[in-house]
Amino acid sequence: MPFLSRIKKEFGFNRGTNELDKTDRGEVVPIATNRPKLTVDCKMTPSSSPDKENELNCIDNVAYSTVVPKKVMESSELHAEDNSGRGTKSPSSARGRKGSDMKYSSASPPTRQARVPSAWTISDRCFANGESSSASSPETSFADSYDEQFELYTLDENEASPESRAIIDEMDQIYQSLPMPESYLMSPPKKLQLLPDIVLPSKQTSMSEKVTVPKKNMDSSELLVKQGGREQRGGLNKDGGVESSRVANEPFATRIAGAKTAYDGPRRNVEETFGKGKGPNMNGNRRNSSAPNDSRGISAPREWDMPSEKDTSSMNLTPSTAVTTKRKPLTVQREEEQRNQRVKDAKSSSNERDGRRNLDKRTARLRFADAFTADIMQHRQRQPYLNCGTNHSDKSGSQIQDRGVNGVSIAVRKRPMFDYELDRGDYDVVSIDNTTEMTHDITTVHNCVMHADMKRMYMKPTSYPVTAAFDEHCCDDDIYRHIAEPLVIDAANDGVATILMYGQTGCGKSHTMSGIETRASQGLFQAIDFKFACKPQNDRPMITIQFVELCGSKVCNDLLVKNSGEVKLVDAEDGSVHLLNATSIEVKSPEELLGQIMLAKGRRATEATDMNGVSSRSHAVCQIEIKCKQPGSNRGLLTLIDCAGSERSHDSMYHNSDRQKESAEINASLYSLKECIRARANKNGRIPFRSSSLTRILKESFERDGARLCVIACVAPNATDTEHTMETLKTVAGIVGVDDQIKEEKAHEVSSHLLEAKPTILPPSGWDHEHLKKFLALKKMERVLLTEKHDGKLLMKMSVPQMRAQLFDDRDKELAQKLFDLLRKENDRVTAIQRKERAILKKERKERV
Ligand SMILES: Nc1ncnc2c1ncn2[C@@H]1O[C@H](COP(=O)(O)OP(=O)(O)OP(=O)(O)O)[C@@H](O)[C@H]1O
Repeated sequence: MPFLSRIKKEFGFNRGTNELDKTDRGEVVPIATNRPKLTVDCKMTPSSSPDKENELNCIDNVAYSTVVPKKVMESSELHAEDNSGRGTKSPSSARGRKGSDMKYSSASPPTRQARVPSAWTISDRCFANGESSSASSPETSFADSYDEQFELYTLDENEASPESRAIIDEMDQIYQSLPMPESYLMSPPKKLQLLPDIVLPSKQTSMSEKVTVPKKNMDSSELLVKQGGREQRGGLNKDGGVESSRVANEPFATRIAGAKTAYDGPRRNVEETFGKGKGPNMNGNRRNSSAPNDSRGISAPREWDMPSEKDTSSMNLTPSTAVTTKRKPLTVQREEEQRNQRVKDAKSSSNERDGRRNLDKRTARLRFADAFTADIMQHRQRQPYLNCGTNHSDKSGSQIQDRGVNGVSIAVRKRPMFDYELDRGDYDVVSIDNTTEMTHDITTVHNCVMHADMKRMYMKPTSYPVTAAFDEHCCDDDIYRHIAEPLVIDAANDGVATILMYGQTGCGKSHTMSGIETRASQGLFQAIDFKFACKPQNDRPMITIQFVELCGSKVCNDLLVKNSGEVKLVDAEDGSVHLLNATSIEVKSPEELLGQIMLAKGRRATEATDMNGVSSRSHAVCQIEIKCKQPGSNRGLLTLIDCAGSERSHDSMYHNSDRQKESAEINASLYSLKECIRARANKNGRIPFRSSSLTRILKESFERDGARLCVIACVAPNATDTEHTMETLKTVAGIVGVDDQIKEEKAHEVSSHLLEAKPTILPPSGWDHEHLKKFLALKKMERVLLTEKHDGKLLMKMSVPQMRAQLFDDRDKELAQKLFDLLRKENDRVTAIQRKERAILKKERKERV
């Protein structure tokens, strides 16, 4: 049998023989075994002698040739995938001795220069490259010259003939006798680096489990041992999988274990494995030599082709290769995971019938919305004046402010539900009762909670007392008339008045403040006009405005003038705190005042958050000073503060670190504000106003006698924000020291049969006698003569003359007409609400189905 055919049969060549044939040089037969650690590079001398002799020649030459462990053979191995038709060459030429014969033999171990490629490291390769530069043309990169040296072929060890085994054994012996290259031993970096944990996105690497590169620097063997006790040398076999170059107890592994090869980060590892800038293109294919190269014609790993999904499905990457995937920051990964989980939870809600899935409470609230809303409706049915929309229309403004404690009052404004909230199945869990004749109003939050079994539900209503509460039907006029107007009049009369918006982001602080600003501009000038109506024009006070924003804990920016310098807070001699460098503009008309306010607000720092597209990320402080010209008179001061929205950890969960820091600072300043107002309201000694810039600015408001301060807490009604609403209400109740009056009602079970509960608010025709009596008392219709038989249904059937005759002893026509109208109006209101609720329920049910 001809020699080449014999080799082919013996060593199981499945390719490459063509190249051998083609080259017809008859000099190099590269042979690899499927013990991938051994790559035998044979050199044969052309001979016409019998096959046996040829084979012996081959063995002889192999003995002089090289054993190439997988580590240094990856790239060349990959080249084997490329049937480019290039011939194989002697490994010796890789070291710049192209065409020369072997320089060392088993009898004489190689010198440093004659080191076998099996022991080559990066530096050896570079060394070889350097050497080769003298012999090869400068254009010939190391990569190219090296790649051309080897073609690898696999041989099944079990199929190998005794001769083949002899070759392998001999190669092993040669291999073991070779010295460890100095450069290899010296390879650990002098300086150890801490590495970040690397979690590989499974999509890109198709690894079944995450590979985490420990932060600690490890030597490579340590790292490899960690990965299942086998040495993983980071190479890709022709199938794209990782080839284990040698089991741990094999000679090379022993050497590696001894060598202190530091694992200097995945990139370094890749570079050490394949040569700087060299590496597989992840498809297991030979790198295209025309690929972009660095100065030595070697492309950096980041330039390697990324595997297609199909290719990666069978790929098992080690950390060294996996590093080539671009890693997202951990915060971003976490964000994505949490978001995906929430989306998944929401989506799966319709699929899971038994409800035994662990859900976060917000998701659970939406999922069991029908049952919860039915329960809340029942509650409201028992107390028909909740959210009824009177909003103190029967009271004068000062009546509400007089309820305050030591000049501090707390108002709550509930905003309406937004369409997008209704669309996602959210519902109203805040009930306002502002009809009582008590010194405070009640805001009830219906906390919808799941039992631990995630099947049963319970409701835990909590009631918060506040100076005044306004439901979703209130308008800006109501707020101004009852809350702001008395304070504006106070300021016009040389008092110090402060209105402060507080609450969760996106709950309507800026909206409410805008309404107040518009009306206050008018109101202030009206009050001054009124005060100085009979006085000479020259006596009129000078009205100036300053508008600054407080960002974070220290920064204070002027908003009236663009790009003016930073504003400093300085203590003035009279004890007040002045805004140094802040522009002060005199205004002479309400329009001018409002114009300046609008201008300044336009320059305020806002940012889009999950809760609000234009969330204010600073406290806006507008100070309107009323300076009287008469000597000895106090200055009047109206301060309008729109605080930045407070955020709970959930809201800031998706923020970057800057935003989280900013949120923390906002919350800290709001906390110190609360402490100061609380101290002012309770008159309990020192007011810690120095704890933040916000409280420093408000020093006069805290300390001046007769100063009045009103905190308007804005709350969102939706179930998703229950915790935040409760937190806001608890805080404001604490400010005026009524937090001990917060009433947590006993929790009660919510049964699913409530799903079919009737709409809650009853029209007058459904009222019983008691209900009717309460209504008439509320509307101040005490003169109506009611007997036990009178109920809503009966009254709704009466005409005005009948009412005159039956319900009023003096047959008062006006009152009878008023009662008639009131009942019709209430009927219209309730039917409108019922219609709306029915539409919402219908929509929600439809969506759930
Ligand atoms: N009572 C209300 N009636 C109608 N719309 C309202 C009401 N309150 C708030 N909104 C709307 O809600 C959105 C958010 O309100 P706003 O910007 O006032 O919230 P915010 O509390 O100031 O938020 P942030 O603290 O993030 O600045 C706005 O589009 C606003 O018009």
